[in-house]
Amino acid sequence: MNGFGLDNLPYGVFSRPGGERRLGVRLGTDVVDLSSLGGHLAAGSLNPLMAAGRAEWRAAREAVIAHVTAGPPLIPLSAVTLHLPFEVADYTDFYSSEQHALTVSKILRPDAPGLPPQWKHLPIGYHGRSATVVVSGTPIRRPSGQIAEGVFGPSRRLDVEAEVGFVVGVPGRRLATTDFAEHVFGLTLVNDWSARDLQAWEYRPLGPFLAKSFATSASPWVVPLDALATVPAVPQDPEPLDYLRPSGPGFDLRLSVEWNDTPVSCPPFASMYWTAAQQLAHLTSNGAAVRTGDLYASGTVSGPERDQAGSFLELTWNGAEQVKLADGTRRGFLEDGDHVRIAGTARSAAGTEISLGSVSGTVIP
Ligand SMILES: O=C(O)/C=C/C(=O)CC(=O)CC(=O)O
Ligand SMILES: [Ca+2]
Ligand SMILES: [Mg+2]
Repeated sequence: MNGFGLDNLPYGVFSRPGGERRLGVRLGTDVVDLSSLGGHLAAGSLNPLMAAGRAEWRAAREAVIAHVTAGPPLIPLSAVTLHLPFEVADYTDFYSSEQHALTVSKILRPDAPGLPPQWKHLPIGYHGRSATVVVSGTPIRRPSGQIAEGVFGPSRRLDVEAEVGFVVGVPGRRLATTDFAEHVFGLTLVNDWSARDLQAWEYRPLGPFLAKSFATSASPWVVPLDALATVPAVPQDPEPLDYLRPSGPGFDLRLSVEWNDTPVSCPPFASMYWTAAQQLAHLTSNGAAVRTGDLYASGTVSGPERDQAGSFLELTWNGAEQVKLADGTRRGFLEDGDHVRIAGTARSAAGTEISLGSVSGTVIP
């Protein structure tokens, strides 16, 4: 079942030529149409189910498992178009991989490397642009922008960021870390495309603005949290403030990044410092609201080894150490026509290995 068996069943939204959007789950290389199950499962988007709350999520998953077990018609993936499975409300991006933050500081700020002083006290993040979150497969047009004083033009340092996105179901504010599983419906793979030259020129002191808002790709599959095993989170020192405790669960997810079909890295999500529960608690700690369809991404997932880098900035040390691809060509940053695919696997609640699907995109001029 290539990681898409009964222990997984991620939700997606599909259509057939000329047909309306329908909710489905992925089984192997097929889709199972859920519309005959009625209720929230007959909608053309995940939002109504996500808003309904955890008891409904569990009842829906049981109904889906019974339906899939009964041998429903299977629709080959090749016969459908996959859409973003939910309407993205707000999009937020965190910066919670200690290894990513440390490596990027060495590359971009060699005069003052190291974590910012607040890094271990709060999960740093910024608000992104939901209107340009696109489904996997959408071509990524190279962004233009200011890249230096007096220079406006196409980015020359176009990059990727391999991330995991968490999708909010139930609205709330001032959420505790222990509220996480009541509010977050599931997770999806994210590529936070980043223009490093726009970023370097624009980002101080307010953070990324146009360098990351031109496109953010998401997988067409949302894996419900109920399908996933949890693991202990990374120990934190110093102990965070009360509103960030307990840390909440970690997840044993392993990402892989392919550049023009050449495997270049395997970022380990289990090494993330701040948990998704802490990110949600922090995001709402000032009274800010989250609502159904909010997407918040983990931040670039990078491990300590070069072949665990979640960005090409790290993989190629800002373009200085090019990687050799399978076709013999070398790369520092993305060229027009390049294709990037980020895939993931996870340990399921049943203890098996399941797939998170993939998120891909091709750069166009
Ligand atoms: O450290 C920096 O100057 C820049 C970091 C990033 O661009 C990463 C970012 O967008 C947040 C993340 O994905 O971790
Ligand atoms: Ca990012
Ligand atoms: Mg983005």
